[in-house]
Amino acid sequence: MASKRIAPSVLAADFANLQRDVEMINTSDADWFHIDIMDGVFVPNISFGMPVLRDIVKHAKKTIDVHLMIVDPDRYIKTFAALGSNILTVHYEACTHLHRTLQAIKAEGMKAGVAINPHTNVSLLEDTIQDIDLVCIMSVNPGFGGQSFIENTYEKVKQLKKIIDLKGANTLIEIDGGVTDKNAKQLIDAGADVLVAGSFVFKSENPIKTIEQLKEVANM
Ligand SMILES: O=C(CO)[C@@H](O)[C@H](O)COP(=O)(O)O
Ligand SMILES: [Co+2]
Repeated sequence: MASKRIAPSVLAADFANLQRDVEMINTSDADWFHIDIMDGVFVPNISFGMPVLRDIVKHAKKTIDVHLMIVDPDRYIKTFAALGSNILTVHYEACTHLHRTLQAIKAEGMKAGVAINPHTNVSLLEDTIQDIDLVCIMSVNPGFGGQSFIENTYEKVKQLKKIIDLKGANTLIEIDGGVTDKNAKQLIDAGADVLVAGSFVFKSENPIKTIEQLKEVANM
């Protein structure tokens, strides 16, 4: 079985010490950088944009996993490719022509991800799953770090895993929001491949150790 991945969310980093926190992720057992881009329209919060991502990419030595929480994401696909994104995830709820958007992301040489809000049923991805490299199941309502994990997520992961297997798709399942050492194992057992963790990592006393611990639990 492929090793399970940990993706610390930079949203919870200290932006006045961003290079330090990027280097922390570089030296840790983490696999990806999870980058949350919020526009204040699709979600009720604004995070950071292109200049910050550009400077993160300058120092990051791991996969750049960009989570776009913006309306009409097609406008920025080329921009995020040029900035060095490896995976570009758009929200199902923000795309009128999801299939076309996925094709446009891949045409720019990136992996294509689709995030779904807690209210969005996984069955809505049945017809596109073969074109999706990663499904990001939101286990909180998007917009903020530090929220509590929604318990119904385990069931959604199991349902999505069934769809992926049934269709013979090669899609990773990522979980985003409220991930801790308390729910990590159960998420992996349900079928998750990638765990995003923001507050749990950055608010801990020793983020490197916390990442190591999460990675260990996920691969037990
Ligand atoms: O996309 C989002 C929030 O909208 C996430 O990536 C959060 O940044 C995860 O933070 P924690 O819930 O782990 O603190
Ligand atoms: Co995210």
